Amino acid sequence: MRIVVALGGNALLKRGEKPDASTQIANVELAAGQLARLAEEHELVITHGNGPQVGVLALESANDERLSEPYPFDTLGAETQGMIGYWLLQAMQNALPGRQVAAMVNQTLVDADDPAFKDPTKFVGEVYSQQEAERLAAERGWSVKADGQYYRRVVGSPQPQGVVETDVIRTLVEHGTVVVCAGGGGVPVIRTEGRLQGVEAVIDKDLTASVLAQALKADALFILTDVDGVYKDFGTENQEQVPRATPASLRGMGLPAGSMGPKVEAVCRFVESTGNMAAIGRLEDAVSLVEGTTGTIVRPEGS
Ligand SMILES: Nc1ncnc2c1ncn2[C@@H]1O[C@H](COP(=O)(O)OP(=O)(O)O)[C@@H](O)[C@H]1O
Ligand SMILES: NC(=O)OP(=O)(O)O
Repeated sequence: MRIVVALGGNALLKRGEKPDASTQIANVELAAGQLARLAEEHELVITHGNGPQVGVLALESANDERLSEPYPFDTLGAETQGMIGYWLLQAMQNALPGRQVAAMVNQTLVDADDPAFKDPTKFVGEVYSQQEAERLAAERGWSVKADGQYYRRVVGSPQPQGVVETDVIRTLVEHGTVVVCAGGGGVPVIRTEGRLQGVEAVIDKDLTASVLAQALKADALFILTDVDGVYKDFGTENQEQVPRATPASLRGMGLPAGSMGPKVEAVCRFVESTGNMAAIGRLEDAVSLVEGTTGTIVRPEGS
């Protein structure tokens, strides 16, 4: 099978952990152990999140008095692809001796008129109290929004339309290379009169993974996170894991933007467009998702 996986931010940095490189490298090594088991049997493309990491780099850049302006988010996104891509590259090479592994910086096309530029929703960086967030917003011109009981910086998150380097990724996968790509949803770019140009945004990595999986004609899209699937009545004493779903049944659940919402939308788009299966589940269950014995398995109506 050809499988595209989207590795959740929680796999790189668990809630409450400091974003030290050593912590993230240790987490990436654990993730690589699971992903290597998938890669032993299947063609594998790995995408990953960058929300916490791009926030750290944005803060560093904003605090650097030598700069006349902070680095823009397309450049910061590319920095996170290099950093996390390096960690994953090394961990996968160590876990799969003899197998070719590549990590790529790459770009995702978005529409310059996407309304998301005017209504930022993508959480980046750490959490703040409301007072601290409002101070930072006033001082630095940030947009901030409530994330649960805390506040976080938000940036625009336009819809991914296509990964610019899809043909390169396909060639590598067809030759048996495990490819780490489209990190942080890909560096957001627009094409104007044939020329690519970066834009200030952070794309949702689950939605980009879906676009890429469709373009690569993947047999499956796996969204790997820290919960063992989608839950009905999540967070209540009646919560119940959904083992099997169709795009229509998932869409009917009205899941929250910013966490489970984009994951569900990503799998629905993939299943509707390809007729193939998708799954949302825990990283630790990656191998059993193939058999459909764990996670929420999503298939077209009637299959
Ligand atoms: N209905 C739901 N079922 C399962 N998880 C949910 C649901 N609604 C919200 N969540 C939350 O979504 C989280 C996963 O989303 P997110 O934190 O964005 O993942 P990641 O960083 O791994 O991409 C879970 O840890 C859980 O707290
Ligand atoms: N870019 C992105 O979706 O990152 P997270 O998954 O870390 O939020």
